[in-house]
Amino acid sequence: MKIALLGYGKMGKTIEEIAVNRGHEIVLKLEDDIDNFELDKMDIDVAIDFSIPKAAFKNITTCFKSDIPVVCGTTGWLDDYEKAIELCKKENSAFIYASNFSVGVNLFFELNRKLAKIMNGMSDYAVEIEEIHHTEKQDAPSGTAISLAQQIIAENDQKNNWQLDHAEADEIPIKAKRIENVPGTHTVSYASEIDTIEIMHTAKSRQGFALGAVVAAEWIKGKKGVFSMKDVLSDQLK
Ligand SMILES: NC(=O)C1=CN([C@@H]2O[C@H](COP(=O)(O)OP(=O)(O)OC[C@H]3O[C@@H](n4cnc5c(N)ncnc54)[C@H](O)[C@@H]3O)[C@@H](O)[C@H]2O)C=CC1
Ligand SMILES: O=C(O)C1=N[C@H](C(=O)O)C[C@H](O)C1
Repeated sequence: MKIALLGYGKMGKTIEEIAVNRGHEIVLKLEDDIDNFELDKMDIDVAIDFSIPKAAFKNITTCFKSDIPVVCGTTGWLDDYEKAIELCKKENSAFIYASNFSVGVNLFFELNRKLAKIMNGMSDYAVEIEEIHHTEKQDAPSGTAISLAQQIIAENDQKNNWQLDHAEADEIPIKAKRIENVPGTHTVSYASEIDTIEIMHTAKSRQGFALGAVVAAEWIKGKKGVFSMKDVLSDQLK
């Protein structure tokens, strides 16, 4: 498969290593404005975007216009997500966004949903999310923490929003910490006066995120439509 890497930083480089090991070819490594490239004239099967929040929407929609399927892991651009979906459908292209491509985090999401269902109505327990990432991260809270909050909100009758740091009674507080070299740690806790129930996912490296993105790229090639990691992992997440 011929892959365009939109963003060639920490994730782009890790994806390259895994993709090449799986027999794919990297035909573009983008580090600046996508307008400088004539995608129509290039032979690209799938684009994988791990760039920066400011660039993601333009990168993604430029690919849709050239009928190139996109796997996007960039976080911090979701105010434009619905517009991107509309454009994908209009151009009859293909798209997967995931706040986190690792299989482990997608299993953790399932656990989070189940725990949220159990804890709904347990008014003695206060829910909180904490995320820890490296100091170069541009956005806070992390996309994964936002996904965790949305999954809890879908199950919890008392919560209808999330807030960075200090939250109102109907909101879930998300604490974001930045510590050098941490690839990504997420904790969901329910604390009462008596005890605390906690679930945690700790990434030991970027390998899981990158492998998941390459597997998603292999999966989406030749498809049309808007998909999620749940579709890609449907066999594992039954
Ligand atoms: N969904 C997931 O599983 C994961 C998502 N991420 C997200 O992926 C993104 C990238 O993360 P890292 O690689 O750690 O960041 P990074 O800062 O190491 O790399 C970003 C790269 O984007 C490049 N860039 C700047 N402007 C660009 C443009 N207009 N078009 C294309 N590229 C451009 C920069 O030169 C840089 O090389 C972040 O938003 C991060 O939150 C990171 C890890 C996992
Ligand atoms: O910026 C990162 O590094 C990561 N970003 C993603 C997020 O915002 O959730 C996923 C992962 O935790 C690493």
